[in-house]
Amino acid sequence: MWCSRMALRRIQRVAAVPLTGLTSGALRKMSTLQRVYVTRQIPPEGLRILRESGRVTVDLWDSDDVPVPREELLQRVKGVDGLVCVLTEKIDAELLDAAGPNLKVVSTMSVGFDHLSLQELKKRRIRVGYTPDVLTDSVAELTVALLLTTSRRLIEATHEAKTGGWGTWRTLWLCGHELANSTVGILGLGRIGVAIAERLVPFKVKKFIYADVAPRPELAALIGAEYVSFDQLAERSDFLAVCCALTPETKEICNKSLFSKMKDTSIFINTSRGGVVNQEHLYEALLTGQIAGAGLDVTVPEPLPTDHPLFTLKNCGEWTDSSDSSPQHLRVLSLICPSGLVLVRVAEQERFLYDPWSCLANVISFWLLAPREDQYEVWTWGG
Ligand SMILES: O=C(O)[C@H](O)CO
Repeated sequence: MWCSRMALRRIQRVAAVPLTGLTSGALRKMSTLQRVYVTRQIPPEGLRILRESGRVTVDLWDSDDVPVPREELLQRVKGVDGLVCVLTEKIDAELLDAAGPNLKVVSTMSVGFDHLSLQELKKRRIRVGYTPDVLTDSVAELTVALLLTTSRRLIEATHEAKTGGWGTWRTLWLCGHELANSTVGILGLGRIGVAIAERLVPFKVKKFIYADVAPRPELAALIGAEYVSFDQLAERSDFLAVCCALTPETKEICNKSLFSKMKDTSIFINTSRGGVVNQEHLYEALLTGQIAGAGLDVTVPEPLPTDHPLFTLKNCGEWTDSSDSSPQHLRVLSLICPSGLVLVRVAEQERFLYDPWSCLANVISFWLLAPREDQYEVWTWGG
């Protein structure tokens, strides 16, 4: 995901604070310019602010394609006053020791800060800047995109179309699950979770539920979400979006225990950090059909090796079970009868969304038992 200009401005501000915040007396006393190391080729307007401040010298790892190697980083940070980093750099005790006592501020151009050892930074009284908020819309959009891609099996369908797998129209082939009337669960309700839910409302989601370390009533009220236990979240969600930060408490919180409680029709989406998921357990859950599919924006490591087992699954990004229901198809069933082709549209029957066979049985029983006309619409065609 890309940081916006706003993110850049914010990080520039944060990085500049300890420098510009000095009194003029203190500045006069400075015998040398403060040194800042930037670990990635950040957009030029950010660098310009630092360079044109006249107060710092900037040393830059001048690449966006290759992260600065650890050994190089440990050398480069020696004696710096400020460090601008991104999420590929682990800012831990080793690095802070290598930097030494001059280091006063670390700014990371990221929303997540799990790569920073906050305890070590606090111990050394080093100020920290990060860029919350700036990716909220992007991540929410991406989550919805992943959710629809996975539940609607778009990648698998594209593959089939390209490789000749699309033989003929089949009743339930590549059918997905729809958001309408579903329960969407959010693990970790914050700005991003709310933004996701706001975007899903027009899809007619029936219920939003969330689990977190504690209820978040103000945020929950914005989307009418119900606070539930972690277990209930697993059991009730048709779609489960993981939005929590990676902390020691959330590390691999999505594991066998969670997946085993989820419905076999449910879709798992992770746009937070790969570390919140036990990938082996996820792989098993997908392989065995314990859950229907997973859409992953984040993994451990990133990128995943191309021969990683998750890439062998069709339902990671899409799913394989072609016996699942498609509400669009099931709402309009075709029955051949002597008088021609009859289309029967069953009136609002939410239950049908998830159970194709009861839907079929009900349509037939409607037909045979001549139910009230307001329960269905009939078009006859032919003689
Ligand atoms: O933490 C962040 O800023 C994002 O994950 C970057 O992609």
